[in-house]
Amino acid sequence: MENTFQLVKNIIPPLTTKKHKGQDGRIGIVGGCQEYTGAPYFAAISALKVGADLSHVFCTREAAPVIKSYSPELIVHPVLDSPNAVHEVEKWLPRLHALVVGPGLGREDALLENVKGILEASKARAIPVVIDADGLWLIAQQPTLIQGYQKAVLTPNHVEFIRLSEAVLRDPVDSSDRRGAVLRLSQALGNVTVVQKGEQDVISDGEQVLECNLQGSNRRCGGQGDLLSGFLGVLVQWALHAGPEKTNGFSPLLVAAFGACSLTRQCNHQAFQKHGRSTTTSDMIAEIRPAFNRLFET
Ligand SMILES: NC(=O)C1=CN([C@@H]2O[C@H](COP(=O)(O)OP(=O)(O)OC[C@H]3O[C@@H](n4cnc5c(N)ncnc54)[C@H](O)[C@@H]3O)[C@@H](O)[C@H]2O)[C@@H](O)CC1
Ligand SMILES: Nc1ncnc2c1ncn2[C@@H]1O[C@H](COP(=O)(O)OP(=O)(O)OP(=O)(O)O)[C@@H](O)[C@H]1O
Ligand SMILES: [Mg+2]
Repeated sequence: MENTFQLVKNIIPPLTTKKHKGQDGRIGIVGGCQEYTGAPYFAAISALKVGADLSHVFCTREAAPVIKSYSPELIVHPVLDSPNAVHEVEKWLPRLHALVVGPGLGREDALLENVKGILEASKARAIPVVIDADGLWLIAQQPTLIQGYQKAVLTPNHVEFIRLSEAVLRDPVDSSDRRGAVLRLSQALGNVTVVQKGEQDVISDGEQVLECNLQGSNRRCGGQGDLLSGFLGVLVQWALHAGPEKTNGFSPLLVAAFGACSLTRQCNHQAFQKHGRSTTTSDMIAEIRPAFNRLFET
């Protein structure tokens, strides 16, 4: 794992006096509906706290004032349930480096139809996409949406991985061979990068398999995966910008995924040391800076 940490360090952009706002990351989160406002907030704030300059949330009209009220730092667009949602998001795409699709999206057909259009518009512009949570529900219904798109990273949890694998491979998952199962899913999707979260995080681009088993904790409060997806949106852009010479032949997306998993687990570890069983995702957000320093800036 040590060598992989060095590769993550290699992709982190230096803070210099020569940059203008936006150069270290402009990230969009697609999600947030009546039921779920926490998930897109967690993803968007973690993108900012890891080092992105601007974080946008594209959510439903009802969810927007709630998400805005959590933080003045987020730019919130109440467009996802509007009749011209795809156009409303598409006009922002030229200004975004990466999209995170799915945290708190919900599973309403009309919203999923809009997200389908947003994914197609993102692919047409070669914008990297991280797909999580209900975004993975959509992919399980229509895997062709992402098939062969090599700038996509999927971040399924235990339940989402089984659903996705069974939909794509039409076979029960062999849970005794997690590495093989992740490799096979990635290959079947045309080398889309897959991050299976769990006791160890298993990451594959269909060629190589990486494992992240950095110590976290046994506390499994909701929202930890949302932090991971927000981190990943930023790291994907940093890794692609740094280029393959900085990642020593590894796929940039694999290195980005390893970095995001490590940081999530380290935040969880540090928060648990302080808060034990009471640890919540907000406690993990407070640990982003010290965890990042500890892993990547020593
Ligand atoms: N504060 C928030 O707003 C949060 C919202 N979240 C959002 O909630 C939405 C749903 O995601 P979830 O990961 O909660 O998915 P689900 O609502 O499908 O599952 C929630 C949990 O219920 C259990 N479960 C699921 N299916 C089950 C079954 N058939 N039998 C028994 N138990 C079952 C599992 O423990 C699973 O982790 C997503 O949009 C997600 O982003 C989560 O990210 C957590 C935090
Ligand atoms: N058993 C475990 N031991 C250690 N870490 C774990 C374990 N399960 C999950 N994690 C870590 O927790 C983080 C989130 O994974 P999890 O499976 O909880 O995502 P999720 O269900 O999508 O979360 P969310 O509630 O945000 O939707 C990942 O970094 C993962 O490595
Ligand atoms: Mg999740």
